[in-house]
Amino acid sequence: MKRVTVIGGGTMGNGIAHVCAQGGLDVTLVDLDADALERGLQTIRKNLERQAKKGRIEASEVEATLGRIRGETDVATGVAQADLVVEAVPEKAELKYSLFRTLDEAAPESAILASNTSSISITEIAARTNRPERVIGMHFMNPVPVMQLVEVIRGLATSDETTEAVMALSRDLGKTPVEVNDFPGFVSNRVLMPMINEAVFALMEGVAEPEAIDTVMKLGMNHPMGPLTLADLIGLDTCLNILEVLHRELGDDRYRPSPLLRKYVAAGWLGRKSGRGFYTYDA
Ligand SMILES: CC(=O)CC(=O)SCCNC(=O)CCNC(=O)[C@H](O)C(C)(C)COP(=O)(O)OP(=O)(O)OC[C@H]1O[C@@H](n2cnc3c(N)ncnc32)[C@H](O)[C@@H]1OP(=O)(O)O
Ligand SMILES: NC(=O)C1=CN([C@@H]2O[C@H](COP(=O)(O)OP(=O)(O)OC[C@H]3O[C@@H](n4cnc5c(N)ncnc54)[C@H](OP(=O)(O)O)[C@@H]3O)[C@@H](O)[C@H]2O)C=CC1
Repeated sequence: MKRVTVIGGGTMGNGIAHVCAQGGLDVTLVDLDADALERGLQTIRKNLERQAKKGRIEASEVEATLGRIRGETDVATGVAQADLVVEAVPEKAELKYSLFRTLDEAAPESAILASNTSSISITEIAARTNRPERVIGMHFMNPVPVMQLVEVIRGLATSDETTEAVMALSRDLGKTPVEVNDFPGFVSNRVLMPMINEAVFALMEGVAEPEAIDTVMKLGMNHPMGPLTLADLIGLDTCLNILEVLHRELGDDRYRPSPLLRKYVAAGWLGRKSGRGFYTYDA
């Protein structure tokens, strides 16, 4: 695999492009919005410079890595030469279904189409294409350059060859892939999101202030960051979308999203990416 196209230059897409380019692949980063694309490319530069400043990579690697990434605002053009496409657009099922129809038409027949979805069924996404055996979940964790895990999700029709290719690539990128079956929220968000949601309920019910909730989980459970800080890192819109998938698909009230989470999203308080969530952030 040599050429990877990442669709979506947001929180996850720029991180996926970053690690793929660092792994020596030729990367095309696609975002329909030229400003969003530029922000994504700038974030990659900032994160590479931080890695160089900390001595994690050679200074010369910054420009060399950036040189392997080109930006594109047209999806069909961006995927025309791809061996692998990794989709990282917002967590909305209809958006992903329609995008995968386009990818199926525009990408080479042999290309693997992967989704970075947090919770949406890979089987359902694959069913929108004529190549369900080459559709798979390749779920990176945030922040992508730092986190070890890639959750690899097999849809019902995903072939062994596709799974093996994505597991091998994840290892080549220095990650540890774990294979799981297709089920709402897979393993990661089936377990993580109820904890985050419960923290938001605790805040809503006045059990404690955000800082206290986070400190309890950090110092009491040794989590690297508290659940509300983590929700701000993930994006509150993304958290809400994932909880809605869990609630709808598993049909159990324990996954109902907190009304306070809904209110924050409605207000545009999306966490770090919008400058305000449970906490406030510099631009
Ligand atoms: C929603 C989904 O579908 C799935 C998900 O992704 S859920 C979210 C999963 N992620 C988590 O749970 C993250 C939990 N938090 C953490 O692990 C840590 O708090 C953290 C790694 C994010 C930050 O760690 P920290 O010690 O608090 O901060 P900091 O010292 O600034 O960063 C640690 C290292 O990461 C690096 N880093 C942080 N963000 C980075 C980024 N975006 N790019 C590159 N490097 C980054 C820092 O440079 C630092 O590097 P060194 O160890 O080489 O010095
Ligand atoms: N945030 C996280 O911690 C994690 C998220 N994920 C998953 O990754 C995916 C992306 O999430 P995240 O990066 O947080 O989302 P963001 O909202 O940060 O980024 C999404 C990007 O996709 C762009 N976009 C929207 N529609 C299209 C399109 N049709 N074609 C190309 N680009 C498009 C958006 O542009 P614009 O802003 O202009 O609409 C935006 O730049 C989701 O499925 C999410 O569940 C997985 C792991 C962790």
